[in-house]
Amino acid sequence: MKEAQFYTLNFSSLLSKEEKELASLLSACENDGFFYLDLRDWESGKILQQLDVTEQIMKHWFTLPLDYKMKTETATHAHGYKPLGIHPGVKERSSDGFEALRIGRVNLMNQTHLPEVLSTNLDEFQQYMNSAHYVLLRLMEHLSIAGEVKGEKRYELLHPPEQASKTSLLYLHYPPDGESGNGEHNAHTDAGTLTLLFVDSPGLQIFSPKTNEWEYVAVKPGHAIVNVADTLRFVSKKRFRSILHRVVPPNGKQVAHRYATAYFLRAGDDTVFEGLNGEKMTAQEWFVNKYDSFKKTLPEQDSNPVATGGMAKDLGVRIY
Ligand SMILES: O=C(O)CCC(=O)C(=O)O
Ligand SMILES: [Fe+2]
Repeated sequence: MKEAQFYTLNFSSLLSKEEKELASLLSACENDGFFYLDLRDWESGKILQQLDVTEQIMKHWFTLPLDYKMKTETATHAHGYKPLGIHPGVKERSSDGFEALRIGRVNLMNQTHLPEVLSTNLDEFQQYMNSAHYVLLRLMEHLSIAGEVKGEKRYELLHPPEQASKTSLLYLHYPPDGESGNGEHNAHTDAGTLTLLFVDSPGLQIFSPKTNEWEYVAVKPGHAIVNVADTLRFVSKKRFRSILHRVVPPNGKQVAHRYATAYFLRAGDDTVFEGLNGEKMTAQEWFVNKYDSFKKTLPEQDSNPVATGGMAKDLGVRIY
């Protein structure tokens, strides 16, 4: 299977508004909906160190007994524990191959409904969340500049700090085959505006609009994978592309533990935009519809465009 080819943007160059970098950011969001972000020389890679600290804590947390993890309070679809195998996977009769801890931004910042692992490591998780949030907000700001979007329409204003949102940090663990894992994550688009994703090993695939094939995303140390999500696509009147992606282990077998960490920037709950067919909806409504759709069977997800943000239909691809 082919390896996907993308822009690699440098966050420090973007911060100094280098024209070439801004132009690449715009092209990446318009044509691919996906790019690598090199973070190694921004503040000497501090965000990468913060990420590493929280990932080490989470790797241990995932080893705790299932009945302990199941006691984690679920406040919303953006905050709580998701056990392995409760949703469909990639093939018709398989189920998903990951467990995950979701951490809502409002919950971590206001310290509400926090599991012990967060309340005892509050500074570590808040520091990482703040860095991830800063990176994505600056990208939104630069996208407004590069796309000449001005005034109240500027993309960064979709996330007013005083308004609640479903912005969320997610730690994922894909156990190996022998531990009832299968490494799978269904084909989907993300619900919010932008996602900052770090993966430690291969498995992530995107559906390429250029080759019309699933392609593996290579793992690049020190680089995040950034992808455009549905809300930004809708708000931009489909100028930007939200990318269809899934996880399938290379050679069909999940040989080792796989970990991924995603930060989903999502618009304020009351943000109104025109959805798939031009109908008015709020960011919160789209988010709830989206998570409800992940529970459905794959044929249902395939025929109902919510799970894939309408992209599967646009691309003419069947998702199972
Ligand atoms: O595990 C991965 O590489 C991707 C996870 C993902 O796409 C998601 O959680 O939305
Ligand atoms: Fe995703």
